[in-house]
Order: sequence, then structure tokens, then C-alpha cells
Amino acid sequence: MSAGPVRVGTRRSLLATTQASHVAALVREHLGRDTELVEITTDGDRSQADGTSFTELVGPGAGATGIFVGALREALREGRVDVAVHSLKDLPTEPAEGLVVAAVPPREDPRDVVVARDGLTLGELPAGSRVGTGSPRRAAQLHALGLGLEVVGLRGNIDTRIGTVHSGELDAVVLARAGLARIDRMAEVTEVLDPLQMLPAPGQGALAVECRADDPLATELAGLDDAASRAAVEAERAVLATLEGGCSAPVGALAEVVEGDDPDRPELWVRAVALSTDGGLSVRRSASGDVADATGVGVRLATEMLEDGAAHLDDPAPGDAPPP
Ligand SMILES: NCc1[nH]cc(CCC(=O)O)c1CC(=O)O
Repeated sequence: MSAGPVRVGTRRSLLATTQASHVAALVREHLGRDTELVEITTDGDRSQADGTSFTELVGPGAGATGIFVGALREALREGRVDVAVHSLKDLPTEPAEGLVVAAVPPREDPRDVVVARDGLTLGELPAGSRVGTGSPRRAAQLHALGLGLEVVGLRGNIDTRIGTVHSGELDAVVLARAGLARIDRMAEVTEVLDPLQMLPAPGQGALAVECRADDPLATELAGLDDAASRAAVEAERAVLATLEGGCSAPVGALAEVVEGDDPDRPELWVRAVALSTDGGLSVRRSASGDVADATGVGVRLATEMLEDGAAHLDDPAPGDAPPP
């Protein structure tokens, strides 16, 4: 095994480097190895710097996921870094060849939060208020609240997004609590959203510590894994992967490990929602099962959702004119 420091690859944003530093500290603590952060510039980062939008770069619908994750994985495969740290919710559901998520460290609070003007909550904002998010999942759930909010598309890093509220351009933005907590911006949060109103993205608040599957480091990194966090995100991602097979609707999912009747057998509780883009229709289900069967619980839940119509959420309503 190599004697040098464990090279931890990260994107360049403040959130990414903060997350990578956190994992590097865990590596030093649990593995007793030195670490080195290696910043990998992604096409996504470049596009933000030069003003090119994601949609221009990757085409509509492709999203930012691929470009951010791809450059880090390339550095890992080429041996320029030994570990890649990702926000788990940004990882595509399909496995990456030759790589393995060696650890899911203890997860942050997965909920979404609001940063609004004048300390307001969503419910206190007058109808017509402008709320920013770039996430179809958040947009659909905001519409579904029926508060008459105007949802405005929004991109950029956390600082840029919060800045639109301070400048008065928007009345509020919706963000992941975990991101704000990690970069110490929780003081600006005006409401933590109840998952009954806003189910987070599958994997939100969790990190993925990825390495080459054939690297002996994988076994060592497994020591950073938190079993409950791993089970929860496995179930949520199984929901997402199964729904992706049958629909393109925005999806929220949240799994929690709770103590069962038998103290030796914790239970996994999963809730999920798929919505039409405009939030007008939704299929919402919950299920519980054995923590050891996290993927099975998620797949069964999503299969029920597809049977209940999740596959047809964005179909034209009967009587609507067919597309030209
Ligand atoms: N989509 C970007 C992204 N990826 C991970 C986080 C926050 C940290 C996390 O959810 O783990 C964010 C920002 C946000 O959604 O507000």
C-alpha cells in the first residue's frame, strides 16, 4: 500500500471543500493516515465561472449531476486522487464501474430550509411572493402547498442563492439544511421545513466517500461508515432508481431508522412522494421494514407508487388537447 498521504478529491466550491475536509479529518482520526486535499475543477465549476449555464453545457434535462460527479470520478479512476467526496444526493443512481461508495458517514439533518426576507416562514409570505429554487422537486412541492407562491428558477452556489434574498430580488429561497450547517450559515435560516410539507431529495444531507473498488483503502474506509445513514440512503435511492425506471417526475424520499419492538432489530421507515411538475398531482406512500433489507423496502414502496399512478403524473389530463 502507498505510504504517502491519502489524496482526497473535491470540487472547488466552499461546500465541497468543507465536506472533503470533514472526511479528511475522519480519515486521519479513524485510519491514522495523513491526508491531502486535491481540488478538481469540473466543467460545471468552469461554467459557473464563465457564465455559461448548465443547460447550454449539457442540454435541457441533463442537470448538473453528471458534470460535477464525472470529473471527480475521472480523477479517481486515473489515480490522481485516492478518495472522492460527493454530496450523496448528487450521485446518479446507477453504480459507477470500478468504483465503490466505501463509506456513508453519519448523515446531517436531511430537511430543507427556507431563507426568507424579514424572518418570515413560507406560510407568512403573501401570495405572489417570489421563491427561488432550481430544483423541480422543491418547485413542485412549493406549488402543492397551495400558498400561491411564485416559484422562480435559481442556480449558483449557496452564497449566490441566499444573496438574492438579501438584495431583495427574491422573497425567499429553499435550500438543504445540511449545506448551510456545513458552511456555518444556519443563522440565516427562517424556517426548517417539516418533511410532511417538503420531502427532501433522496440522499440529501449525506456524503458519499468513494474510492477504487480494487484499492485496499476501501476496506479501511468502511470504518467511516454509519450503518443507519447507509441504510436510509440505500432505501431512498432504491425508491428513486425504481421510480426513474417508470417516470420522470420529481421525487422526494426520506428514510429513518427507528427503534422497533425488539431493541435488537431497528426498523426502517420510508416516506416518498412523486409529483407532477406543477405540483397539482402527487402520489405519496410510506412503508417500513427491516434495516437489513433497505433496498427491498425502497423498491417495494416505489413499485406501489408506480402502480398507484406515479408513472402518469405528467400525462395530459383527459380532455386536454393532444400536443401538436
Ligand atoms: N444540489 C446542490 C447541492 N448538493 C448538495 C447540497 C447540500 C448538501 C446536501 O444536501 O447534502 C446542495 C445544495 C442544496 O441543495 O441546497
